[in-house]
Amino acid sequence: MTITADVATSVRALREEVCRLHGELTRNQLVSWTAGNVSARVPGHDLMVIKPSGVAYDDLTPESMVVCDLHGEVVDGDLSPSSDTAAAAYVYRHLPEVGGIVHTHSPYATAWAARGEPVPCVLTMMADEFGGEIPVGPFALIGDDAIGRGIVQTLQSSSSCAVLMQNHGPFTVGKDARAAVKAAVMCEDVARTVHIARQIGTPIPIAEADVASLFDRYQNVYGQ
Ligand SMILES: O=C(CO)[C@@H](O)[C@@H](O)COP(=O)(O)O
Repeated sequence: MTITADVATSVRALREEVCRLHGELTRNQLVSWTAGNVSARVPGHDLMVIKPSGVAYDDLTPESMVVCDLHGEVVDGDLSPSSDTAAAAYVYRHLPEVGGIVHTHSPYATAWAARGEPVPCVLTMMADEFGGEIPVGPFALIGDDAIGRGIVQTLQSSSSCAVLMQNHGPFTVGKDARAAVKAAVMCEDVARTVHIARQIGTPIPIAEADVASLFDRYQNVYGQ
């Protein structure tokens, strides 16, 4: 497959957006060294734009982003794509509503993943963004679609846009890459707050009906 003229404009814009969004991972201190990655689906095409593997964040450029098909094959780009390319491709193939995926090793969310414990829904901001607890997905090795299968299997039975892959870290999804980055930022924020609360006492769960009401307001009314 090659990049045709009709998709070239979208790809160029997504290369710039995905590159810029990687800066949000470092600015929000969600990653160390070269860990983490952002990808975006190319709307209307079985393509995605993803970070090149192991490239320092300071060295990322729009041109260094890699375009792959939704089976992880490189379509355009000079560098090897992310270790999570097969995982992302699996998610994009099976969750058509997902337009962006982010993976980080943010410390508090990753600490919950290390314990294999979901972050309980004890904050209104969790109900707003995740519609309940942040679930844990199964342990999976890196490089093939095992992580992707774990993400899809977990999110298909949850309202959450974040999943803590056991012993690994958070993966977040969104309608576009920016929404997935927002989810990653909020995932780390609530993981930290709930951790702190648990050091002092027992956080109080929010009733399911109230979680649903908060989620509906935030997803459909909040903002401009
Ligand atoms: O945790 C993993 C893979 O899931 C790391 O290798 C990942 O954060 C970064 O890998 P890439 O640089 O995207 O290949």
